[in-house]
This record gives sequence, structure tokens and C-alpha cells, in this order.
Amino acid sequence: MPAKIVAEGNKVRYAVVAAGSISQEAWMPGVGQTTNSSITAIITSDPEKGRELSKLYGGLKYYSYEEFDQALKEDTFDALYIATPNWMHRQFAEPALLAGFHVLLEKPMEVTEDDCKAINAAAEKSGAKLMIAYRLHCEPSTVEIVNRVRRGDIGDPRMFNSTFVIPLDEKNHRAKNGYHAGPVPDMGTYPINACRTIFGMEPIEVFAVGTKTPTKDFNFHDTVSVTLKFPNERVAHFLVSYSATLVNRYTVVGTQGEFNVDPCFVYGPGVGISYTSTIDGKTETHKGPVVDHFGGQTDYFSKCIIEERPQSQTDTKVRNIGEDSIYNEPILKAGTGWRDVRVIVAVKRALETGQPQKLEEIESRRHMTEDQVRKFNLAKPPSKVINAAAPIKN
Ligand SMILES: NC(=O)C1=CN([C@@H]2O[C@H](COP(=O)(O)OP(=O)(O)OC[C@H]3O[C@@H](n4cnc5c(N)ncnc54)[C@H](OP(=O)(O)O)[C@@H]3O)[C@@H](O)[C@H]2O)C=CC1
Ligand SMILES: O=C1OC[C@@H](O)[C@H](O)[C@H]1O
Repeated sequence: MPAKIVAEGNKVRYAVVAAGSISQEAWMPGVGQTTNSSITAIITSDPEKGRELSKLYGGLKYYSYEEFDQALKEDTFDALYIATPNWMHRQFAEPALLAGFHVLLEKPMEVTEDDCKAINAAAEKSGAKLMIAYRLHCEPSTVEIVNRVRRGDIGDPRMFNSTFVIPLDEKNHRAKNGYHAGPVPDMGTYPINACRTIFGMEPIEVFAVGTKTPTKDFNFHDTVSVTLKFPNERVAHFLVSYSATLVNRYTVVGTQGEFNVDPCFVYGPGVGISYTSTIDGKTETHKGPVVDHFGGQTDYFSKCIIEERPQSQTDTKVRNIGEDSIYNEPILKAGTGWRDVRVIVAVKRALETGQPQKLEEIESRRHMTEDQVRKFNLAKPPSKVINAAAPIKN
């Protein structure tokens, strides 16, 4: 089926697939901050959520998962926001894309490289647009930091180090579903995407060490240390964990300076991505604005849909830092979703074998530019949340 067209002046109509915590508490309120997007349908396995959210959002059409194929035949939406658990992304994304619906797909893209490739192939076949929900790609401080590295403010970026810890409630779906629900896919996606973007390169080797906290009942390594070797002897390291207090920070060290970013990955009331820069011995603090990440990414994606920006512009070539070349206009970022998953599955192999894992050398593609930045105020929290599990242990 050909890709859905949304006329200039109309809003892109979204269906939300899975009304979990991120959909109800962040994405659905965030859409209200945009001017070009609306929610018109919900696809859920829980009829109570269907009824209640339909009322809360002014009469959404709701469907069960079994009615998904039927939903794709009706004219109630143009695009989908898919926020199922990681291993259920493809089952909704692939048929929706083949049917011409645009898809904003939660991170990580899926759990295997084959799943990612199948999703990309579906988008290519129909021409429908696909974007992985990297909300930070539309966040002003994150884009500023990346741009400052690209223009050489800290010299040659040599090292990246990050810690991302969120204490997980053991009742959450992430707690009992093995590696692919664990901290590497769930949270590691952020530092992996950040260091790939900051270095403008793809890693060539992966080392990993995992531990299982004795007092916890997770069925995977709940704390993992990962080292990524990059071309030109650059190195990145990150630690992710479900089993300690909330921490989210990264440092990029270059030949002339460093950026320390804290908080760097999370969102919500009072949270503005902020950093200190120390360049040639002079330290400055940069307090970032509190913006709605979810409204921002959706507004950007809808703009790409309305303007019919070609997906072929998705993965434009990136210069290596220090080289003098011109960037092309980059747009969406399906390719970068697979590139993160490629690393996530290599970490799994490294944990299983205890051996470093080589990655095929691939050229880097540019993703994340100024035109993606959105500065919407944070949406008000929803007046009601229906049957959604809190990810964070209180
Ligand atoms: N970009 C970001 O900042 C964030 C992204 N995410 C991503 O969003 C996705 C969903 O995360 P989140 O909302 O926190 O998860 P939740 O556990 O809160 O919700 C997941 C929802 O998926 C549906 N579901 C279908 N099958 C299952 C199953 N077997 N087990 C559990 N849930 C199921 C349910 O919705 P229903 O009852 O409606 O069918 C459920 O409420 C993940 O891919 C995650 O990585 C999550 C948090 C932040
Ligand atoms: O931003 C996030 O923070 C909490 C995580 O569990 C979630 O999946 C991630 O995307």
C-alpha cells in the first residue's frame, strides 16, 4: 500500500499501540503540546484502558490487539506510536509500515538485527516513514553538545564514559523477561546512541562484564559494564543497572576540553539536560531548559510526514571529525536504530562467552541536527493513569 499522505494544515492522526507507562504518562500528554499531531485511536490488550483513555482523550477509537489488522483497514489514523515491550515492536511495526502507515517506534528498535532489517524493509517497500523514538535527538541541550563536539570545541574527542542507573520495580515487565528486557537494551541504548553520535563513528569491538545483584530476583545481569572500541583508538565505556540509586551522566573528553553532562538521559518535571564545559582550563555551567521530549519528537516526525520528506535522506554520510566536508540534510533515523541494536546483541554475545566481540566496520551516518530541536513546555501530567506499572522502585 502507498504511504499515507497528510495534507498541509491537517494534523497527523496517531494511534497509540500499548498503553503502558510511557504512553500514558509521557507520550499521550506530550502530543497535546504539538500543533501538528493528534491522537485518534488506541490499540490495547486491556479493554478498561481502551474505554477510560478513550473518554480521557475525547473519544478515541479503540481496538484490541486481535483487531489490529482490521484497524489498518480503516481510516482512523495516519501514523502509529508503538510502545509495546521491546520484543513486540516488529509485530506491530512491520504490518503497519507495509500498509502505508508511518511509525514512530520506541527504542530499542527491536531485539535482533533481523527484526530491525525486516522493519526497515517494510518502510522501504511502502515509502511510509519510520523513526525510532530517540527523544533526545530533538532536545536542545543534547543537540547543542553534539554540535559543539562536531565543531571542535573540545578538540579531538577521544573518550566517552557514562553511568545510567534506574532502580527497577521488580513487578515491572522488564524484571522477568531475560536479556532483551534488561538494562542493556532498555538503558544502554542511550549511551550507545550518544557515543556513536558524538564520535560520528561506529564501534569495532565490544567488551562486557555483567553481575547479578544477590538481593534481586532478575533473570539476567542487572548491572553491566560495557567498553566499546572505536576506529582511530577512541574508546567509550558505560555502566547500566536496575539495582542502585538513580544516576544518569556522561563525560566526553577531548584533546582540549571536556563536557560533563548530568542529567543527560532522563526527562520530566524540573529536569533540564545540563552540562559543564571545561575548555583550556576554563569551566562554565550550562543549565538546560525543561522541555517536553515526547511532544518534541512527535512534532518533528509529523513535520517530516506532512512535508513528505524522503526517507532516503535518513542516513546521510557523516564526516569524520576533523575532516572538512559538508553535511547533507538528514531527516529520519531508522538506520541508527539497527546500529544500536547491533551493539546491544554484541554485548549479549560478550556476556555469554566472556570474550570480546568484533563488529564489522561500517561507515557512520549522520543523525541529529539543529532542525530537529523543539522547545515545548512540559505537558501537565495526565489526570488519571489506568493500569500502568511504574518502572521506578519507590
Ligand atoms: N523513550 C523513552 O523515554 C522511553 C521508552 N520506553 C520504551 O517503551 C516501551 C514500553 O515501555 P513502558 O511503557 O515503560 O512499559 P510498561 O510495562 O509500562 O507498558 C508496556 C505495555 O505494553 C503492553 N504489553 C503487551 N504485552 C505485554 C507483556 N507481555 N508484558 C507487559 N506489557 C505488555 C501493555 O499495554 P496494553 O495493556 O495497553 O496492551 C503494557 O501496559 C519499551 O520498548 C521501552 O523501551 C519506555 C520508557 C521510556
Ligand atoms: O528513558 C528511559 O528511562 C527509563 C527506562 O526504563 C526507559 O525504558 C528509558 O527509555
